[in-house]
Amino acid sequence: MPADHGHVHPVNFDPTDAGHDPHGHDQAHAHDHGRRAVRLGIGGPVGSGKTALTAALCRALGDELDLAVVTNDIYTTEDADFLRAAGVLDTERIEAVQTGACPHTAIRDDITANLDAVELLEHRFPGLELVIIESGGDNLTAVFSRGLVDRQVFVVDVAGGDKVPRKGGPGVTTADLLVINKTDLAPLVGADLGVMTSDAHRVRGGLPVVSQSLVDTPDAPAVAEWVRAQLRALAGVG
Ligand SMILES: Nc1nc2c(ncn2[C@@H]2O[C@H](COP(=O)(O)OP(=O)(O)OP(=O)(O)O)[C@@H](O)[C@H]2O)c(=O)[nH]1
Repeated sequence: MPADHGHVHPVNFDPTDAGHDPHGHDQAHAHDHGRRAVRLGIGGPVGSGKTALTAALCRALGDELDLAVVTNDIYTTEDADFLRAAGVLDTERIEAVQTGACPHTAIRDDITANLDAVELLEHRFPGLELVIIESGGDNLTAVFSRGLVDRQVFVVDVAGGDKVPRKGGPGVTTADLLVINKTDLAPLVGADLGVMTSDAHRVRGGLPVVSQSLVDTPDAPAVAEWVRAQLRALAGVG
């Protein structure tokens, strides 16, 4: 990963402030070279299925899109290693960021390492169309900076209990897509999927919700279709 990408990072900048862009990664800059890849964040609590969903999207979209992945883990490259071992993408299309602290620090507070990883992938694959940035597992308050991603998915899982959507938090309420994962486990943990779904719709004010099981549908077809629609929308098509 390049240590220096040609400019100085001011101290104490606020990456969530869209008007303040110390990285020069705003839309205008990003399109200086004509186009850049769409950046899709996948966040959510520990173990909810973020890596499994990332793998599923690679399988579903890898043949139709020029695709790469950035993973975030605190002290390891575990998620990147898993994706490489699963063979869902060529290994050079997967980059790992080690956050060294709670994952939200690297996806929301100081996004430099993630931007560097995305830039590296864009440089390596000039035709890149989509970069999936998977956060490490965090809590319900962890969301991506809008300076890092164009769209974000928040993954919660049924095993966390059917009260999770009702508890809200910015991931559940504001993510562009909420995924309620592991629906196959509902009978085993006594979770009421109807309650989860209706609570989710209630707190999200019309934003979309997908319920899925990656055991039953390993290629996450509903999420893949949503991603295709986002790419069309961001490209101004359809
Ligand atoms: N039964 C069931 N298990 C699932 C499903 N999706 C993922 N899992 C399993 O749940 C476990 C955790 O999945 P991961 O994809 O590693 O979760 P994660 O959110 O990336 O985890 P962290 O990165 O540690 O936060 C793994 O054993 C997956 O195989 C699902 O839909 N149903």
